[in-house]
Amino acid sequence: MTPLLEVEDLRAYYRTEVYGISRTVRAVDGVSFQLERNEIYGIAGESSCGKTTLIKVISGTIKPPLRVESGRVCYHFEGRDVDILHTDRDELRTQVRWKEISYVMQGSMSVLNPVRRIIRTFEDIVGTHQGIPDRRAFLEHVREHVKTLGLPPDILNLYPHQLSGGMRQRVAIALATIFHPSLIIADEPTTALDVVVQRGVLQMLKDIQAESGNTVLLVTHDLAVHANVADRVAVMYAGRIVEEAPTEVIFEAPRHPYAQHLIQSLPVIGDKSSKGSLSGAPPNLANPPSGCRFHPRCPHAMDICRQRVPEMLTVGPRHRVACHLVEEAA
Ligand SMILES: Nc1ncnc2c1ncn2[C@@H]1O[C@H](COP(=O)(O)OP(=O)(O)OP(=O)(O)O)[C@@H](O)[C@H]1O
Repeated sequence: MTPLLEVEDLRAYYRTEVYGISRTVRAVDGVSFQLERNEIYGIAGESSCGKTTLIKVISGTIKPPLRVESGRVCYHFEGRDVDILHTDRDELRTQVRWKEISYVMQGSMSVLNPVRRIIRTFEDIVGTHQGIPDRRAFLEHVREHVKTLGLPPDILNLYPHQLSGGMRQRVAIALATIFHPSLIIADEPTTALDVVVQRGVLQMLKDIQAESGNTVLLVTHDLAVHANVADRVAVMYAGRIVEEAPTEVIFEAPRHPYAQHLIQSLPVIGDKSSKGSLSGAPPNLANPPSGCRFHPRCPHAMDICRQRVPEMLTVGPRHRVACHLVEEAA
């Protein structure tokens, strides 16, 4: 089956010039992956590893100083293919965003207008992308939609500040799914919420995905969220994917030393042993280390790790790793 999205060897850099000094931040540097239909794909990795930059590029929201240097980003929607890096901005705005690709972001206030009732935000979005020829039918449709998602339709008459953080995030999800898009990109959707509310919001995302069979790209540094929600997980480090596998595989048998470290650091109830921390800090992407970018912090680093970028190897069903140790073992 054709994947929903193919990303090939994508390189996207921030190029800045301040007082005559040029700086290039290689935020996404050689990333390849595919999103399948009907899956929740998680992207994990610590702050500044390039997760948000990757989302900006694959959703076509590329603004200076961010530039795509090379690579390919191609969607295969129902009935049409869209090469996102070579599609006109207007077409992306009117034909692709919201209808085919929609977002749920941290905090939700970026999408909800604080001085307008919730229903007005629905009107603004649907009006811009599809038009509202029949207002009564539109109101009925929105009421039905929020009801299906388990929200009381009365919230449509409230202002965002009258809702709790969790409720606002559910409303943001309702907005993001009003056109039944092929892909929902959720960027840290539950980071600001407490655990109980978080569970409700994640369950809502899961239910929508199971019901509509679309694809969810879930970006969060929180591995517990991936463990609960994602079907597959990719771990990013310093602008590259270092490992990708079905969720149970990556949690039970990670192969990349960085992924192993992340997973071993997770707290386990009853385990009082101290968790080791990594030496050093994540690299500066304006001047990244040679070879494998993880080598300065890797407890198993070899000479070759300093010299050559490891290739992404397939080591099992839907399991890929970029590590010289794994290459050697193979
Ligand atoms: N507008 C910008 N100009 C220059 N560099 C930038 C810009 N935005 C981000 N960067 C740099 O790009 C790198 C990747 O940032 P990005 O925001 O994609 O990481 P992230 O994994 O999403 O982190 P976080 O979870 O903290 O948002 C970082 O080194 C960051 O400093």
